[in-house]
Amino acid sequence: MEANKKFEAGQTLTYAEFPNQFVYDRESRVWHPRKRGYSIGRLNYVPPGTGDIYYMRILLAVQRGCTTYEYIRTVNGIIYSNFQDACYSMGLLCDDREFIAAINEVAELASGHQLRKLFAMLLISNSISNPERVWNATWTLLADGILYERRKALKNQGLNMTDDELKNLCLIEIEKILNSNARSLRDYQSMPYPEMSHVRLFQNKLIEEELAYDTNELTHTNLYTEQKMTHEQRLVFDEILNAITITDESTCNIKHDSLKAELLIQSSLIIWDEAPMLNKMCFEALDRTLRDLMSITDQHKTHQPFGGKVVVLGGDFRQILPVIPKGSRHDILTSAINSSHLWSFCKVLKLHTNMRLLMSSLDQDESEMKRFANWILDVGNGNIGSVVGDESEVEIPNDLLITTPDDPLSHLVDFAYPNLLQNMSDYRYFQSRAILAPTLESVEKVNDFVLTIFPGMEKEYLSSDTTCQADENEDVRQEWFTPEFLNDIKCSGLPNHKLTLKPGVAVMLLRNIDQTSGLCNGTRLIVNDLGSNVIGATVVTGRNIGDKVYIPRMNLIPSDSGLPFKFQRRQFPLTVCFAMTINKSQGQSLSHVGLYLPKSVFTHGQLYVALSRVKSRSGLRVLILDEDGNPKSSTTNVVFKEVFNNI
Ligand SMILES: Nc1ncnc2c1ncn2[C@@H]1O[C@H](COP(=O)(O)OP(=O)(O)OP(=O)(O)O)[C@@H](O)[C@H]1O
Repeated sequence: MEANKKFEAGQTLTYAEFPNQFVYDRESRVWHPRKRGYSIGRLNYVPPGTGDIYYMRILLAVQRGCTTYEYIRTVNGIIYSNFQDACYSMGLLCDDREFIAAINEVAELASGHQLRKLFAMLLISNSISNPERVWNATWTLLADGILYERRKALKNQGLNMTDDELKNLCLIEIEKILNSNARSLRDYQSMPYPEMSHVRLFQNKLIEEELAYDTNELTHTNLYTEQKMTHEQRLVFDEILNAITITDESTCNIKHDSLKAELLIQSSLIIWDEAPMLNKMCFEALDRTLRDLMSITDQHKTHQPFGGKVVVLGGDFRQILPVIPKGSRHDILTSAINSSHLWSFCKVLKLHTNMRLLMSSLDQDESEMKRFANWILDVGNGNIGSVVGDESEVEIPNDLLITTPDDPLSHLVDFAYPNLLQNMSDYRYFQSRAILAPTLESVEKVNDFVLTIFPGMEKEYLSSDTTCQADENEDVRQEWFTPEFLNDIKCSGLPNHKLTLKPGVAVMLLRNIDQTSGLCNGTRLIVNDLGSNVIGATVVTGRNIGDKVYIPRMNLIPSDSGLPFKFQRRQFPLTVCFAMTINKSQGQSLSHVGLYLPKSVFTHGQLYVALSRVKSRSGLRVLILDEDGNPKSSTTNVVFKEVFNNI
């Protein structure tokens, strides 16, 4: 701390970084700027439960240029009276207080309905350790608007309610939101369950929603899309419809103890898109579940694949196959759906026309479009380039390339997001544009780059990372997991420890948080409010475009971090998404795609998926870099051809 007062260089360093640039002179017992050599700083392990020293250690890992103990506990100009409070204000602790604060923060901006959704989101993500305490502290806010709605519904402006009545109605509203996400207040032991007797009894909300068709609108859409169907699409459509036989049982209200089971039992058709991307075990699990469930209604169904349901598996085997961490080609191929014992029951129906290109080519040269579509197919089939094993080197046509040697990444960004600053307030602008890259590292590089050119004040959100006590592995010791170690963990589907945002930036949800409100893994949003405990954002993709939502921090446990222990990160389930991984883009149709390849793709189908997201050739640009960072014109394509053998 004394050296930080004396030397300017120390003011940008954390406690652990300090020995990188300073050396300790034992004789004079002072630190001097380092002239040569390198040393790694390390903070000793301090177990939680040691009190203030534990919190001070957490702060020392992030606070820079500390000159006094007081400085260590100063955050955003506020001097906290103890290290624990300073940690909490930086988001470095997991504590239910932040959820109470989040609900209070949103109460200033949003309706009671939005607050109840926020509370349900927190319950669904299992982020609150004591839900009842949060409920007791916030129920008056959560019940906002309920009395008003009730007075309106009963046409009685003089209506009054006791606190218990209000609480009951508020809990019923929360229960409805939970039910539509296949959850219930009964799943949270400490939470009170509402008295339902005097309100219309709940049906299964999942089934209600599935059956809540707007018949007029559907008839209209159906007529319109049926007319537009190609001959091939019509054959597939008829085949599927003819396979569905609706029986009496399928409409019976079969009692079972779970809402999802009931929905499955009653459904006639299950459509599972992007099927080749999932591990065959997912389908085998569904098969077993359906056989088991359907045998309740008919014993014979236990012997039928998927319990006799019609299951449509959509997908393209040229696209990305299951992701098996550190898996070999053999592991990937044997985990694909066409290696499953269920595959022999499947009937393959093929569609050959690239409708994505065809539909927007009406005002373009048709032969040019067909040439482009065939080139993409050749990439997908692994039929072009100099093939060596699974890999080939594919030459990208010149007009699709970014070749400018000077700052090529900014040219790619300009192509995908032209006039970004003028368009940033138009959320439709972000809907069908993306930069795609093969790895998280390259995606992060592009996002950081775009964030720096984006105007506005940055706000940094730090996560609180802990190991999961319940999953302790005897072979690993707690003291290995210093906060810095946990903070450094980066893995797919998990937000980083440090999330930097600005108002107006495009972000993507990394979790399903409320599927009925269209808040799913992959939904894109534009950030509006950067609060202390919540982030307000507008939905820009999916069926809830334009909706304003409030997102709290959540406890996120990566299912596959590749680490021999489980850990939990409490962070906003968001990532900046001007750029996204190619894997994440599968299934999307985009008008402008910038493909960034500082390193080549590494697995089957990635190049094909990236090239086939566009609606027109003119909507695609590719930037391939050599080892020295200079643009080049060819790149690696990976195709595991055996996957096509039995389709
Ligand atoms: N018959 C049709 N008439 C008009 N547009 C169509 C027709 N069929 C498909 N499209 C359009 O083509 C685009 C691609 O369709 P869709 O996303 O269903 O393809 P997909 O096979 O799932 O693609 P992928 O798996 O590569 O993501 C969409 O914009 C869709 O609206």
